[in-house]
Amino acid sequence: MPPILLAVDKRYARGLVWLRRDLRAHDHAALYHALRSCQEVLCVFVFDRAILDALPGQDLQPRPDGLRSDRRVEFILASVQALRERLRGMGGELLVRHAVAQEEIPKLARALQVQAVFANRDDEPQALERDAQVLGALANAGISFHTFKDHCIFERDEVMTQSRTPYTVFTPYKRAWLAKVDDFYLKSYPVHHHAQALMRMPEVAAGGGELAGLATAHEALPTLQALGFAPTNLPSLQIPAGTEGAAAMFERFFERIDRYDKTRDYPAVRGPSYLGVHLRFGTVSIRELAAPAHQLALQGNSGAATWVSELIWRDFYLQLLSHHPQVGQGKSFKAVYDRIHWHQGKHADALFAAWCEGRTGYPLVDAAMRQLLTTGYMHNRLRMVAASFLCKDLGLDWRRGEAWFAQHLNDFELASNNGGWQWASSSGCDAQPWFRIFNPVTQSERFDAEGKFIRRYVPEVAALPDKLIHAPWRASPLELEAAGIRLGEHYPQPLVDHAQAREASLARYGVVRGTEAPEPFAAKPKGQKSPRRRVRG
Ligand SMILES: Cc1cc2nc3c(=O)[nH]c(=O)nc-3n(C[C@H](O)[C@H](O)[C@H](O)COP(=O)(O)OP(=O)(O)OC[C@H]3O[C@@H](n4cnc5c(N)ncnc54)[C@H](O)[C@@H]3O)c2cc1C
Repeated sequence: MPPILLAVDKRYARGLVWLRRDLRAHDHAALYHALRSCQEVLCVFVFDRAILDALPGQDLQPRPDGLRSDRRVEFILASVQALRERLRGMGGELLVRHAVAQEEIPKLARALQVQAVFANRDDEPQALERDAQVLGALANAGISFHTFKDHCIFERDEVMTQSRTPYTVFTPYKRAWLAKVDDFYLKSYPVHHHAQALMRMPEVAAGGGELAGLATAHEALPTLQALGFAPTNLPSLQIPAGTEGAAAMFERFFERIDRYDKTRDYPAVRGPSYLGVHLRFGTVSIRELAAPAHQLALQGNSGAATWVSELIWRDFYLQLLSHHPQVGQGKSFKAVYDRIHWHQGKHADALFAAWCEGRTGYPLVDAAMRQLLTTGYMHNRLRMVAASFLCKDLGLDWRRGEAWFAQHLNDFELASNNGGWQWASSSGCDAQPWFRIFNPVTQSERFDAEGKFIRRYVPEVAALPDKLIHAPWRASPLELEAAGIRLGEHYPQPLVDHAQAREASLARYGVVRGTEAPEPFAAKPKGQKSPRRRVRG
């Protein structure tokens, strides 16, 4: 439970709210608590050089102007702009800085003469390290640092097994989550009731020395170019930024939520919410999504129940990362999987490049990878298929794929991305069994039967009939000619033969497990329970 600060106890004259991945002015834990405990509250957002300068950009080739493209930076900038307007409308101010956050926040806190800094918690290992340094620097200056749970329903130790250990299996975690959740955890923080404590830029900022520059620095937002980034195609994608964008998207999704369980696996259908990027940057509050969905689920709406389940997966992976931070630093959850010998060298690099660019010769995989490159989004079903293809068909280290997704996904979230990759590569907790290998053709026939999604992203094969579009190499020369395709010229030959790749993968994983590959495929390996046939997403 977050610490509750008494309304009457305005124990600080002035406080600073440091916004990070929570770009909204409503239902915001840190802002709410700051407003209740300070007579005056200022807000700040830092475009953190420690993060931005390390971003590789999303361009396949370096740009001649030296800038990088990254849809997320553009999304954040637009959301920060909207947030600043919103806070000003409420009588407040949002200072915006471009600096190294762990240096800037203590400096700013001193310059603004605040007694406390408030922020929402971020349990990613690098964020924890940064916050520990900020805490130390603030403490040296006699300034308090308060952090709050905000971006999940349950964090850290809040949902534990009866023996007070963290859950590592989803289903019992979900059961415990659902048993614990109630109105208290789902209700919004009523920021607006206390908004009178928001303040504009104080006089003090006009001073010299450490205060110099602050008076003007709050006037203009940095441009995308000043941050080192070039404009992307974000405005042409249907991902409106800011809290208004999030609210509009949620409203549209809520109209179709009762079909979510039936539509969410089909990439050509508008099934999912596409809200991941808003959850990532906090332009929507998890409570404002979970509360109405949970309410519907309690009334027996199976679409809403399935969607709530997905939000629980998010909490599951967040708590997992907080208990096992090594998974976010390149380690398999099950250590034995770190002994797998993945392909390496030039050929492996060429396979990886083909996967990244959507040139594997498997149309569904290629459509998925091109969707990621052109929009920054990839459908959940396709994330599973593409990830499985990388490690189990191409025999490449899942960490390479994890890094590629981290670079390109608008909704990149360390906990969920790592969880998803470790699930697909079988190295994670409660993962896909090592001997279960997605067949990319069967997946395609099942989830994009008419090839609608494939045709959207792989126009080279669009003229093939539905039954052949999933595996163009099965078409006869005449059928290929009729579709205007020469394999190897207009569209690649498949990089690998799935049946052979599957055998190789079983052997690769079998070595790790000290056991022979199970034969036949579905048979139970010696001493192991029958695999559960669980399709998740
Ligand atoms: C290899 C792989 C990598 C992934 N990387 C990420 C990532 O970086 N960031 C991310 O948010 N999700 C990730 N996911 C989970 C999931 O694919 C996305 O959350 C989902 O596709 C986002 O689309 P949406 O917002 O339309 O989701 P919806 O289907 O509308 O779901 C709503 C929200 O629930 C959460 N959610 C849904 N499925 C999952 C899941 N399996 N695990 C955790 N949370 C989930 C997300 O916050 C999502 O926005 C990954 C999955 C895999 C298999």
